[in-house]
Amino acid sequence: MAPLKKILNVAQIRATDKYTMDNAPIASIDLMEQAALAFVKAFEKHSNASKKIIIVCGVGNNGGDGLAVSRLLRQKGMDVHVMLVKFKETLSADCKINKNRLKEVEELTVTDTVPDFAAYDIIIDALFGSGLNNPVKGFPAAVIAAINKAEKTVFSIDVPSGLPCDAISTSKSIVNNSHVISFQRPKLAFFFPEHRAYIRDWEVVDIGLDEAFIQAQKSNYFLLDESVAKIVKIRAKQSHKGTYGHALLLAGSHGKMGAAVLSTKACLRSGVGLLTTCVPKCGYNILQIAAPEAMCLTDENAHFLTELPTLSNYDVVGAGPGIGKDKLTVKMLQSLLEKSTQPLVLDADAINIISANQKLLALLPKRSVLTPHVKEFDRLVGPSKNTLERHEKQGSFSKKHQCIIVLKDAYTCISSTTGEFYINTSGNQGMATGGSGDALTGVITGLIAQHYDLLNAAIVGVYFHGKAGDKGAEKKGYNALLASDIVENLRIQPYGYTH
Ligand SMILES: NC(=O)C1=CN([C@@H]2O[C@H](COP(=O)(O)OP(=O)(O)OC[C@H]3O[C@@H](n4cnc5c(N)ncnc54)[C@H](O)[C@@H]3O)[C@@H](O)[C@H]2O)[C@@H](O)CC1
Ligand SMILES: [K+]
Repeated sequence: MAPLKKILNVAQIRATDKYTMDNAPIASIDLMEQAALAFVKAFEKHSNASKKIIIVCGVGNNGGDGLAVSRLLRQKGMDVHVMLVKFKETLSADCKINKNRLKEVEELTVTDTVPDFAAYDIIIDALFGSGLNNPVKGFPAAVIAAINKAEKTVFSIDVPSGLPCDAISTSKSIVNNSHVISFQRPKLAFFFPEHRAYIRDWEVVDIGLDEAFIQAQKSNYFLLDESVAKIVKIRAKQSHKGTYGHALLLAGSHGKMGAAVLSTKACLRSGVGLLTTCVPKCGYNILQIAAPEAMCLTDENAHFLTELPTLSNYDVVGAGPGIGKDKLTVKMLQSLLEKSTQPLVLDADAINIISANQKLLALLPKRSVLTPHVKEFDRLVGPSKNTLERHEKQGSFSKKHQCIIVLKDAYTCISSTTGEFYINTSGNQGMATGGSGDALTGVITGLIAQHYDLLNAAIVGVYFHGKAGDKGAEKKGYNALLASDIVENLRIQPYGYTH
C-alpha cells in the first residue's frame, strides 16, 4: 500500500507536537510562529489590505496562534483589530509571549458586554483549537454566538472554535460557516455530515510537524488525496488488451438504459482491456450506438435482466446500475452470487435486492465491493444514529463478509476487510446527480479487471471519479455538471506521469 496520509486524533496530534519539538528540535514558541506563518500564507490568498479584519483570540495556544497571526498581518500592512477573550485569567505560556509581542490588544473579560462584529469584513476565529475539552458554555459561548450572528466571512485557525476534533458534537455552540485553515492534517470531525453547518470549506497547511512520526501512529483513518496517484499502475509500452482484463457489466432495464451506458463508458475509460455489457433486449441498439467500444450481450427478456450469462470469460462482474427489482432479476442476481468465482462489484438495485432479501447476504462472495450511498447502506444494515455509528457498522460488515464497502456521500468512506477507513477528499456538490454512481461502478469494475486488488480498485476509482467531477465542474459549474461529464473527464494518471 502506497503511503496514504493518516488522520490523527487529538492525543496523537499532541504527541506529534512534542516529538517534533524534542527531535527537530524546535522550541514551542517557534513552532507556533511556523504555524502562524503557514496560516498567513494561506489566508493571504483569500484576502487583501482593503478588508477590515478582527482576530478573536482565546487564552490557549489557539489564541496564541491568533495573536501571532495578528502581528504578521499587521506587518504586511493589513487593518487588523485584535481581541483577547479572557474566558479564563491564565494564558498559556506561548499565548502570553505572543500577547507581549503585540502593541495593541483589546482585552475582554467575562464581565464585559459581548461586542457585535458588524464593523468588520472578516473575522479570524482563534478562540479554541484542538484543546477543547467540553462543549462551550457561558461567556465564550456568547462570543461564538456573536461571531455567528454577524454573518461575516469567517476563517478559523486549525478548527472552528467549539468543534471537537474526534467526535460528533452534541453542542451547537460552534463557529459557523467557516473557512478552516487547519494544521498539518484535517481533523476527523471535518468529514461528518453532522458538522456541515460549521465548515464552509477547509484546507491544510504544513507547519513542519514530523511526517514520519505521524505516519508511524496507529490510526484507522486515511485520507484519499493526490497520493492516491502512487497506487495507479503504469501501462507498459509492450502490452496488449489481454493485459488489462475482460470485465462484464450486468446493467440496464427498460427506461434505465442510461445507467448501463454510463457504467459502460466509465468502465471503458478506466483502461479495461475488454468490456462486455449484458442488457435486456430493449437496450441492444442503445448500447451499441452509445458505446461502440463495448461488446453487447442481450437477455432473452425485452425489459429487464433474467438470465445470468456464462461467467467463465470474465475477470470481474459489475452488477446493479439500472437493473430494477423484478423477481426474475432477483433470481438472476441470486445465481450471480452463487456461481461467480471472480470478484463482484454490486451497486444500486443489486444492493437494494439484497437488502430486501436478506437471506442473499449469506451468499455474498468474499471478494466483493459494494457501493451503497448512505440510504442504501441503512437499508442493508439498519439505520444508525450518527456517522460514527454508521462507520462502526460499515467496518463490522466489511470484516464479517470480507468485502469492501464504498459508502458514498459528500466525503465517501471506504472500509477495508481489516478495519481501516479511507476518506475521499476529491469531488464536489455538482456530482450529487443521477448517474454519478453508475459511472463509479464502471470505473471500479474496470480497475479490478486490470488486476488491482479490491481495496486499491475502490480507492483509485473513488478518488479519480471525484477528480473527474472536479475537472467537469471547472468547465460546467456545479449546476450543469452531468454524470456524462464525469465520464468524459476521467483521467486515471499514475504519480509523476502526464499521460
Ligand atoms: N503542535 C501543534 O499542533 C501546534 C498547535 N498549535 C495550536 O494549539 C492549539 C491547541 O492549543 P491548546 O491545547 O492550548 O488548546 P486551545 O487553545 O484549543 O484551548 C485551550 C484553552 O481553552 C480551555 N478550554 C478548553 N475547553 C474549554 C471549554 N469547553 N470551555 C472553556 N474553556 C475551555 C482550556 O482550559 C485552555 O485554557 C491548536 O489547535 C493549534 O491552534 C499551534 O500553536 C502550533 C503548534
Ligand atoms: K479556532
